[in-house]
Amino acid sequence: MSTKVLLNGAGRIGKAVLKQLLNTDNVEVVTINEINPSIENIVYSVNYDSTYGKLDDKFKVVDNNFIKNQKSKIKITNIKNISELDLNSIDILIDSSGQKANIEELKSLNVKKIILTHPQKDADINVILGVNEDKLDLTKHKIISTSSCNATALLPALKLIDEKKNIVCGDIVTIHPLLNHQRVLDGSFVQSATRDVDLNFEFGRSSTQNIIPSKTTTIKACSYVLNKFNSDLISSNSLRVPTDTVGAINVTLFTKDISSKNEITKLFINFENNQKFPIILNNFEALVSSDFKKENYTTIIDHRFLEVKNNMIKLLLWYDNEWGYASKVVEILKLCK
Ligand SMILES: NC(=O)c1ccc[n+]([C@@H]2O[C@H](COP(=O)([O-])OP(=O)(O)OC[C@H]3O[C@@H](n4cnc5c(N)ncnc54)[C@H](O)[C@@H]3O)[C@@H](O)[C@H]2O)c1
Repeated sequence: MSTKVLLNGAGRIGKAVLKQLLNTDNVEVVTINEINPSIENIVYSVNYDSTYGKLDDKFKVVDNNFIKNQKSKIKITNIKNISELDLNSIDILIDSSGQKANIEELKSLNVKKIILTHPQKDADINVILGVNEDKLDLTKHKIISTSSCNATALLPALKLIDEKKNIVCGDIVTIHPLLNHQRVLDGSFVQSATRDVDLNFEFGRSSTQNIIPSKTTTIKACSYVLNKFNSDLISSNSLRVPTDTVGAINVTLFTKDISSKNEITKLFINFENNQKFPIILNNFEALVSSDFKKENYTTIIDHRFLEVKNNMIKLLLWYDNEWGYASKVVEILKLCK
């Protein structure tokens, strides 16, 4: 029997998850709930996408509140409050609305599992593949956060190095594409209590004309998964850049034990050769960010820039913050079936 899914919020992440679920066996997206009141606009934005291109099997609106293509028929609802969703017959609710719901309210919902596509300290578990999926206990965990795109990319690499070399401190800089809460041209400041965006004058500046420095919640998100990796151990900041998708993280680590470049290279190659999910990919080619677009691997180690000096290790990681991250949401959903 197929697992029935309700997708709450069809923005950048919701649509990337939807498109991957449409090609996942034994999973049926039954309902999309979206506060966008125009079903025609929802269908249009699913069919056509500036980043990932157009759908071959396009949807159209049928029976007033459904969208249908050759393979799927999905009900569209337009409910603001998550606790008012019709969850009858739904197994898994994916919340990709970016809204921070009350955890107690979520726990009371009549559905088997709730997947949150943002870090959430109070969730039953925050899961990053390659780090703690073995801790997922379907008998106990109902509210499952799939963490953030940055933490999903970073933590598998940190864990791997820490297990062998014992990280004593470090620093990361995320070089992150545009997000929908930024401004196209200069406008008023941006603040979002629901999306972990602190009062921020810089995000009020034109996202296409600037490299915008900001804080990042990456390390906080890592700490919800493995407590050792917190802001006492690793400092962080972010540079928001005018590209549509694919992020990079510049990582500097100091370890207790001294390494050689060869040793660290082998560590990542060995992980790639033995992994269960598409997590680590080793790149040795002269590639640029758009070459990693629509890539499912989410910790792409760029060996051109791997440096090891004494007890310092320097890495450059790549990841598609939308598609790659969404592929992990789908893998975690499959573990929940
Ligand atoms: N974009 C990324 O790179 C990325 C990566 C990983 C995780 N995330 C997280 O995923 C979440 C969504 O991010 P996004 O970039 O897709 O944002 P987005 O703004 O593109 O999409 C959010 C969608 O949710 C809808 N929405 C808002 N409130 C709603 C409500 N109450 N009920 C139903 N729908 C509602 C909006 O209309 C919009 O279509 C955020 O929590 C974000 O932090 C984003």
